[in-house]
Amino acid sequence: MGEFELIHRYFQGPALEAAGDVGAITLGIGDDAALLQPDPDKQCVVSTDSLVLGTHFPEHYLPADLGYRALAVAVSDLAAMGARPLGFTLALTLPQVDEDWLAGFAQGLAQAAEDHRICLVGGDTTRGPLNIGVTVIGQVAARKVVRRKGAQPGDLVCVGGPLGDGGAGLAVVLGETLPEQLSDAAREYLAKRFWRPRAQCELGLELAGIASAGLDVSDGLLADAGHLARSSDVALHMRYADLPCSPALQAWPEAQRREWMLGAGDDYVLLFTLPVASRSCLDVWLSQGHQVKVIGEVVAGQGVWLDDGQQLVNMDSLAGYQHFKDTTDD
Ligand SMILES: Nc1ncnc2c1ncn2[C@@H]1O[C@H](COP(=O)(O)OP(=O)(O)OP(=O)(O)O)[C@@H](O)[C@H]1O
Ligand SMILES: Cc1ncc(C[n+]2csc(CCOP(=O)(O)O)c2C)c(N)n1
Ligand SMILES: [Mg+2]
Repeated sequence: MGEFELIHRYFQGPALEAAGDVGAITLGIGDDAALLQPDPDKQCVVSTDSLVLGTHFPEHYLPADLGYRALAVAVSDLAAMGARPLGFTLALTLPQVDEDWLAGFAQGLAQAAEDHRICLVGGDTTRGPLNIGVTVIGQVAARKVVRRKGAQPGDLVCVGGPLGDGGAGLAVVLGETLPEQLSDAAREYLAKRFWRPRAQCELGLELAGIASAGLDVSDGLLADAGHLARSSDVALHMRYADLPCSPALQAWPEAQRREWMLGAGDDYVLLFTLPVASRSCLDVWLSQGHQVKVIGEVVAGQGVWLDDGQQLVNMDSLAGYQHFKDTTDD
């Protein structure tokens, strides 16, 4: 099968091309580039993510899960900006044509496209070591965009869901030794949190125009809090006892839970700051089913600080996930 037949067979069709609001897609797959038309009062939001075997996902996987994860983690950056997803492109590099792999991958990708209401508008298919690149395009009103910059002293620091599931999920999908008391249901929940994370788009739309700053937790709570603190030129004080964790995570010892909640990443929940005047929004969002929780406050100063119940500790040296961290410059 050649490149064009492959594209036609697996990536063209309503499951991927009409998975979201097609109104904004003026021209999709088939020309030299796609055309997207945002609403008159909106700006385009663009973000790219790559997935590499061994770096972002383990060797043993189902192609459908990989397709789902590739799109969901990319869409998470649109959610973080308070944007509504419109379209995405897929840059796919494959070592060979494996029809079962492609059918599974396209099916998982289409499921993620449907769940996040986003249409495939184009891409690129090449031969080489497996690599998946997804570029997502969304729209947001300029005055409502949620940026890393904007947090003010006095604002509340909040998260949109449980922390640490990304780290525990990775342990599950890597086949590591698991605690005996971890139930089958909890193991399945964590594997699903890893392979099929749901980007918090609905919450992101609620935060638009209300949150003073925000981002998604991909590198780890402390690392991402550090990005927000630096961009906003403020300090974040967070209380360890207030960090939300899922019932599944409770099966691990406290030290392991703490490590994953603070630093593992792969959680894809939103971390945001909220002016105190908007505190009542939290009740509305909770009533809508969003698992929002206040975990600290923004204060004047710099850095990320954690109140462990006894003292306030500076956590800036805990870097979180960073590519090339262990390499030297030469
Ligand atoms: N090769 C690159 N060229 C230009 N800009 C880049 C490049 N790599 C990253 N960036 C930009 O650097 C900023 C930070 O990127 P980073 O990947 O850390 O953020 P992120 O996308 O939120 O994280 P994640 O990839 O974990 O979702 C973004 O604005 C991103 O577009
Ligand atoms: C096999 C395997 N080992 C480790 C990890 C953890 N991990 C890899 S990249 C990353 C940060 C986000 O990536 P990026 O910044 O590139 O978007 C994290 C938390 C994983 N997912 N799979
Ligand atoms: Mg991000």
